[in-house]
Amino acid sequence: MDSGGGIQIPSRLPLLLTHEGVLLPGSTVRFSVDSPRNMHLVSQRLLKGTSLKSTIIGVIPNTRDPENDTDDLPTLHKIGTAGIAVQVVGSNWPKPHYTLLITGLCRFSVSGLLKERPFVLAEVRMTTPSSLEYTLNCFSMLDMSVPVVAKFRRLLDSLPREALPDVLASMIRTSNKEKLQVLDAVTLEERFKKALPMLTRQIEGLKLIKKTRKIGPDNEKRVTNICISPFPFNNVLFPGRQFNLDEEDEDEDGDDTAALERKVHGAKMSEAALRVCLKELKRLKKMPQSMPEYALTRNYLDLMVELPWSKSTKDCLDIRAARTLLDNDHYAMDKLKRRVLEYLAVRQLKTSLKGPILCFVGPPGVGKTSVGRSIARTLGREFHRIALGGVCDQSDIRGHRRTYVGSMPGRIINGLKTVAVNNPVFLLDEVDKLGKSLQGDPAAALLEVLDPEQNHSFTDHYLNVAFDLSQVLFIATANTTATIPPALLDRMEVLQVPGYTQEEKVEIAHRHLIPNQLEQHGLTPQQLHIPQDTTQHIISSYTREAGVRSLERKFGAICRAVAVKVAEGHRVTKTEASSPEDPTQQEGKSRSSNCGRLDPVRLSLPTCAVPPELPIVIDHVALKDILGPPLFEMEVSERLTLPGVAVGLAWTPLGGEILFVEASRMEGEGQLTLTGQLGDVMKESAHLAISWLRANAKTYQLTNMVGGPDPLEATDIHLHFPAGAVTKDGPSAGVTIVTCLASLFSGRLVRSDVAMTGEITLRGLVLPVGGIKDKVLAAHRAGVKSVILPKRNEKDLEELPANVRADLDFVTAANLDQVLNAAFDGGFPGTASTHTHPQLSSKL
Ligand SMILES: Nc1ncnc2c1ncn2[C@@H]1O[C@H](COP(=O)(O)OP(=O)(O)OP(=O)(O)O)[C@@H](O)[C@H]1O
Repeated sequence: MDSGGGIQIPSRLPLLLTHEGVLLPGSTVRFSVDSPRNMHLVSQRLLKGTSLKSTIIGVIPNTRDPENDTDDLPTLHKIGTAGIAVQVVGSNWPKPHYTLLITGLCRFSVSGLLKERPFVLAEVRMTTPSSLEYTLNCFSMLDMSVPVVAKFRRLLDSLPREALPDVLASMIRTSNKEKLQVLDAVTLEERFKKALPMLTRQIEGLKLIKKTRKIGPDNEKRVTNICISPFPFNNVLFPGRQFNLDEEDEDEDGDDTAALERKVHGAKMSEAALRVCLKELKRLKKMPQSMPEYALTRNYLDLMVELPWSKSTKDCLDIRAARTLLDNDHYAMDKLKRRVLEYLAVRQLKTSLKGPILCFVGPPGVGKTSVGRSIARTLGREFHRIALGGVCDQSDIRGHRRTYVGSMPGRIINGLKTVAVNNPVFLLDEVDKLGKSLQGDPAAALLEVLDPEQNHSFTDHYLNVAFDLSQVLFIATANTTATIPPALLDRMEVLQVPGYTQEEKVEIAHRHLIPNQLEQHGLTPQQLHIPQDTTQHIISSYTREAGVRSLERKFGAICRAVAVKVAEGHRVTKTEASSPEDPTQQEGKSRSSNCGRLDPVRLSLPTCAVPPELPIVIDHVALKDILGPPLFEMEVSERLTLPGVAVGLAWTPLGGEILFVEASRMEGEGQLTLTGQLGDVMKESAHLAISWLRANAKTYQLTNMVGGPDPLEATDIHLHFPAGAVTKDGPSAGVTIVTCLASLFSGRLVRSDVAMTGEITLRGLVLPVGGIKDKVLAAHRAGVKSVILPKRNEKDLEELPANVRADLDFVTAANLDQVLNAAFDGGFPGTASTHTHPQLSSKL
């Protein structure tokens, strides 16, 4: 078949059904092929054929629903363009597909379908172009007063006339719909009628741009070049949707690089970043959209324009207001709040503060994160939390290089993108849980972030240009400093946040936790009342924690149970209103006073027959019904009923704990067995304790199995530290092990209300240990009455809340004599001073 212009196409053509672009004669378009029919066409026709004829295919535009073309063939567009596949590229990523480069030859109309599978084969007829005289008439329509148009006209003069409308339509920026109209215009006159308004619109748009926007000489040159250049036609940048300069969304096949370029210039980024962006933009313009790298570059540029290079919030710091806000948000924590206020005050006086990074260290649930949030509120800044727990890849902090597949920026840059300002408060949560792996050390990457000397030029691998982090206020939280790398710790000011006492917890519960939970569950204080003694019971019998998180959860459980009752009550009230004569309800009314309390029977009923009397008061019985039987009991006195048991105090990242030490002896050859997952230091403490007792056995009248003075003769000893699955280490159990063994060898019971901590030496001295506050709070929680501590830890007692100090007796011991004397009722025989109550006992 001859087109009249010398082009011949076969009368039967395999059809490529496209949904993403319109091929016009004279233009070259890249199509991505992934639907089954099109894939078959490529593999069975284009890749197998050997003649030129086999590379000619028909391209039918705008096929609906490309994904579903395994179903019935959709109604095809009647007019298509025959084209030569000049390039076929196959790829398996992200899914198997081909990319075809097709140059349009001429129009055809489909006269009949020959087969539908595996690909569509159709009988086609070329459409004949009409007389050329209109073409010349149309040319006169061009506005030659515009120099660009004049140049353009000269260029068009060199093209075959009948090719002009198609060439025009494919080079200027139009929607698929408009291109389809040009394709459908079979007569040349009609085609010109369709294409010319588009050209005029484009020219007007360019003129408008020139008027409304200052454009640099480079830009202008580019715009002019595009206007006068007839090839290549597709995927070439054409500046924006010129008739609506503010419009951000592009049409589906639109080339929106112009809008992107505007955003790049408007992002107020650093000079280096702008240079990189412009370079990338230039590459982007040359890339076909179907190339995978196009999306990568596009994403990169989108991120660059979204980053808050120079967008910040204004600090509105008023120290008095900050104090009120901190006090309102958090009960107790006086030391922490004082330090935070100092920090804020200095910030107020000196705005460009390269201040220390605050690191709140304490057990879970003591309010570290929520203080960080309050600081952001007092400053009027955005808040963003970065959870670092388990992060073991440094690219999590610094991002991946863009050469990696699936590369992303790090959490710092992502956070900045999220908050969209460059001076937020970043809370680096759980810095002590950073890991290390083959992918590098994230803690090392954090060094640069947290160092005020370096962080003004933080370079994320993905961005590859420096971003200024000096305005960001970093706050870190951790459960312990032991696992924070020293270099990182050195850059931070550690503020200890200890656990709460029972009284503090009760206050926190009634001021914050209960009102919060009521609100979250849609309840009011008029509907639910939790008395103070119930709260105390929950704290002592249902939770054993330094913070208040688990306590808050218990209140949540109570609220849920009550919400069911209240909701049922509503339902009943409504029914009651609709049938006031119902006798069962009359009966219910007389019982309604019982329904106010949640007793076990009533809670287990599927519905409450009458609305409960409000407020519903939670007493111990209702508590047991909702939360089950108590989880913890005061076990100290029960476990100290035999010789060879003593209570120690341990510190863990989760707060203080009481720790039992048990010893037993049996006939043997003097072996010591230690169990309970002990670390080396703790094992050494046990050996030290045994050695000291052997050396002083005579003084203290200790005996072995056979009654001799060496405790190990004919005797094996087993020392066990219960909660055997939990690893324990550290020297502070020394005094407890000595006391436990002294009890075993003397056959006397250790006082059941005493707990102790302290490191020992071979000479019987007691050395100071850490975590005194948390340990004493744990002893207080467990109902202990007296605590034995090293003399040199006496100063730490000042940090304790007054009520704890009043409730407990403290014995400060410098040597083991004093420890044993205080641990046994009536003192210990052989010690320097045997008293009923030790002289060092003090009530601070
Ligand atoms: N002193 C307090 N006053 C009022 N509410 C508090 C106080 N301490 C903790 N809370 C509340 O306890 C809950 C847990 O606090 P938060 O999440 O801040 O604990 P955290 O110390 O950050 O714990 P983690 O170490 O597990 O992250 C929050 O709802 C918080 O409001």
